[in-house]
Amino acid sequence: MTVPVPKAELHLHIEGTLEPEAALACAARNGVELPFASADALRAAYSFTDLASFLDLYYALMAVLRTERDFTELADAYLARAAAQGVRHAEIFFDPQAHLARGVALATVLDGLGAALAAAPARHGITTRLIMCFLRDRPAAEALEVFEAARPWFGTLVTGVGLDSAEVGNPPAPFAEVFGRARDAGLRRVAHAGEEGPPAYVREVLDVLGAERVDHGIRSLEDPELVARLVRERVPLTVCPLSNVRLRCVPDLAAHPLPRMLDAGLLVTVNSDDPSYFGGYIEDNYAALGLDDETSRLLAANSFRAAFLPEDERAAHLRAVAAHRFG
Ligand SMILES: Nc1ncnc2[nH]cnc12
Ligand SMILES: [Zn+2]
Repeated sequence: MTVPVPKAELHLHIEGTLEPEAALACAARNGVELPFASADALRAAYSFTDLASFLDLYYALMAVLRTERDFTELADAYLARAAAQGVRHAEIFFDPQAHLARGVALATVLDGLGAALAAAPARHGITTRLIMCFLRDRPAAEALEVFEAARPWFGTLVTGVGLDSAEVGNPPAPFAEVFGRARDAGLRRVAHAGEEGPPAYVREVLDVLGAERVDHGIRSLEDPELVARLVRERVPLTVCPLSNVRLRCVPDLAAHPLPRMLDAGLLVTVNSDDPSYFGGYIEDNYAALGLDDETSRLLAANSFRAAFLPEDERAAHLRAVAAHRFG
């Protein structure tokens, strides 16, 4: 059996790791009715035409997550799968507004996730960060409210903010205030842009939100000046190939822009986004691209270069990547 290269996962929505079997078990335990009789029936619904069609199911299925235990088990199951695929460090997104809107308290979500993350180094050999994402299709005032409510967890559990959900027609600029407060609070900043939306949104997350990484960013290639800037400024892009195909942002894997992004000199990483919905975890994304070993090594090294890690830990991970033997 080949040993997967050590790597960091930097673009992973914890709610997108909810496997059909786990969703049904959680629903039964919590007395939540789902319109799916079996895991296979649920899996059959995982056929998407675009980001919006995925988000509809993604938000609907969250209804099963109600207790601290649900969030702990969700995160622990992800960490176990990630460890088996070589992940040594994971920067995990969550969507607080999607839970608050269903009447699940922030403390339930954060204490639940926090328990799994605290146990992760000893249990799975994975260090973690937790990044709180704002929903760009909800009012910016709501993002400010949830930001303030989460302050007790800043620095200890929540160490970054992000921006996600339906991109087209929802430009980043209205979230300047909350990203400014995040910077002032010492939090790291990332944002989805250029997944379905135009290159202008990628510029906007850099210039207006002060984003330190761009999630997806694949449409940047349409704008050579933007590409030159991303290369010059070494802005990491967290690319998710299986997601891009499943959401029809690209027609198929053969047409995926990742090789062109690498050729352009971009600091690209490979990630799984919502692995339960898109047909694979991180190593499955590496494998789907049919990469040669040295390209896999480069992408793994990039994942640690782009991670929010202290320099000594980064250097240790990079040494492990350099020493890795592909079987
Ligand atoms: N791929 C994606 N794009 C935007 N928002 C998301 N939320 C979960 N997955 C997402
Ligand atoms: Zn995403």
